[in-house]
Amino acid sequence: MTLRLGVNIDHVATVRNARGGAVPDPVRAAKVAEEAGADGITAHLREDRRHIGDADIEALAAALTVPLNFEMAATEEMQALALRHRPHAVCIVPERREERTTEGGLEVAREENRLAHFIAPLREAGCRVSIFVAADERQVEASARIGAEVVELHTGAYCDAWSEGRWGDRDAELERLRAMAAHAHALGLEVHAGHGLTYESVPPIAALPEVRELNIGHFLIGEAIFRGLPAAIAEMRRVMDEARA
Ligand SMILES: CC(=O)[C@@H](O)[C@H](O)COP(=O)(O)O
Ligand SMILES: NCC(=O)COP(=O)(O)O
Repeated sequence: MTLRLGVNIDHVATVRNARGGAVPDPVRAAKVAEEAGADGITAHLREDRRHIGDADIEALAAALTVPLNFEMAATEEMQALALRHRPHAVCIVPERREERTTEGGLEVAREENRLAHFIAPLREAGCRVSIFVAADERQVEASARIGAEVVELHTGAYCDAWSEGRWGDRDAELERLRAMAAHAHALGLEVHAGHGLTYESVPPIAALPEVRELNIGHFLIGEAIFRGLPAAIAEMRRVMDEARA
């Protein structure tokens, strides 16, 4: 089964916002990514608007020919925006204002009732609902129970262990991801993965047979500084395909 690559363009907006102007434009980056072979575009409209802004989501929804995966917190404000734009997919993520990045997966098990009601109108509006979770059986099973179609497994702990050379932790995290990808698939969920992936860390994740999509952003936007965005994406595609073969 083919593995899709979703390119997250949030950090093009981070650079733009450093000066408060209009460049670099995340929509232009998204169009370049489309041409370079991205199967989808991911954008996370944070509540504090630290990178992507409301106008970016509006422009992306109008400009893209590949599916938009709209990442958002489970708030009324975000739900209203998703219902206005009706992106192909909505990925519900946890958010804490003071965090540097998305530090963990969503707490689904303790909030099943609220989240089931929260995602119902999104599903009715035709959005594919995904839940960003840690590789944790309780959270994966709760995601299935609330009616999500997809879980995206948070690969941050695995990638951190890799980049810090903690090989035992890396292998343990990979084992957790492997087991949870299989478990989620057996429950009927489509399995995605992402956060912090690089050319080095992606092959074992791309090789997990149940994983259908990877969402990758920060590393690709950084790598684009050195080799250009199309080449950075093409290399990720190559590494993923090689691991999958
Ligand atoms: C949910 C996720 O993994 C991405 O959307 C990522 O969080 C975006 O980057 P920041 O966490 O740096 O906002
Ligand atoms: N959901 C994960 C994502 O969109 C990309 O995360 P990162 O590669 O920017 O860490």
